[in-house]
Amino acid sequence: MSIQTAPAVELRNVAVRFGSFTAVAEMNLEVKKAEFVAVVGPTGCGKSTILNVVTGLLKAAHGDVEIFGERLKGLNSRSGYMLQQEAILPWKTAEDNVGLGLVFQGLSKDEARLRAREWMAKVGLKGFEKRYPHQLSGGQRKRIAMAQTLIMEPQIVLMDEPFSALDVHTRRLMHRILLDLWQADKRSLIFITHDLEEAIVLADRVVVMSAGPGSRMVGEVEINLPRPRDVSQLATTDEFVSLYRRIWDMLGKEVEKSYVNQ
Ligand SMILES: Nc1ncnc2c1ncn2[C@@H]1O[C@H](COP(=O)(O)OP(=O)(O)OP(=O)(O)O)[C@@H](O)[C@H]1O
Repeated sequence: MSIQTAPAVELRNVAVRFGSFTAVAEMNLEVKKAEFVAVVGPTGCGKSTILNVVTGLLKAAHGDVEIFGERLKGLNSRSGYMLQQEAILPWKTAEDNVGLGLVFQGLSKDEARLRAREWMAKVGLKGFEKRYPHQLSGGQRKRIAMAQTLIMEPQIVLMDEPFSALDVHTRRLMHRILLDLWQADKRSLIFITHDLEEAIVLADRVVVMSAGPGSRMVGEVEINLPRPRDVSQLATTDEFVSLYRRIWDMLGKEVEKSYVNQ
């Protein structure tokens, strides 16, 4: 398969072990170019572990990890990672936090600042460039973290429960901002969440993982809801409810198992 047509990410029969503990036994996952995939699963099933495999931070004990058709060796330079806890430096202004990765890459501070200002506007934070993190709300800090990841223009964006700490209204706002940015400049995106509603609202496809240990993919459902999506209305539609039921049918069983295992 050529690099043009190969999936952005392909995991085949991937297992991950920590010593004698098999966290993930047999994971399959394919993410196409420009596709938005959400991964859901019970707590501790290995969702973050899978993202770490895609970044190259963790090595699979067996199985294949391919990025745009090439076997991943070492760190994945095409991926950008946004974590649940923001990597924001308290002594730097918002714009300098956003431009941090560019400075590490060798851009001058002034050039990085210029680019950072463009990204601050894209995430709706024009006018907040000189604020320090403690002068921003939780939602605004998330927008900084999102700009910090996207300014690097990774071909594969990895998000690990990025909005889980936010209240429901701010979360919805973040969904809108994320979908607008993704729609404008489609990149491959893997989004980890516990929240099935969030997964359906955002993604093209929802992948369900089984309860751990030894987890695997138990199913996937295409989310054929039209785009652009109205995140405030979507969850009340019949189509949404029917997708929710279908996925919960698989996920609910795994969540039950994880309670028993704990
Ligand atoms: N570095 C590590 N050493 C040992 N065990 C680990 C390590 N990292 C993760 N694990 C274990 O691997 C399993 C999967 O962890 P992981 O964090 O990937 O789950 P998760 O699905 O992301 O969990 P959550 O939904 O609670 O965030 C868990 O049982 C966890 O305790």
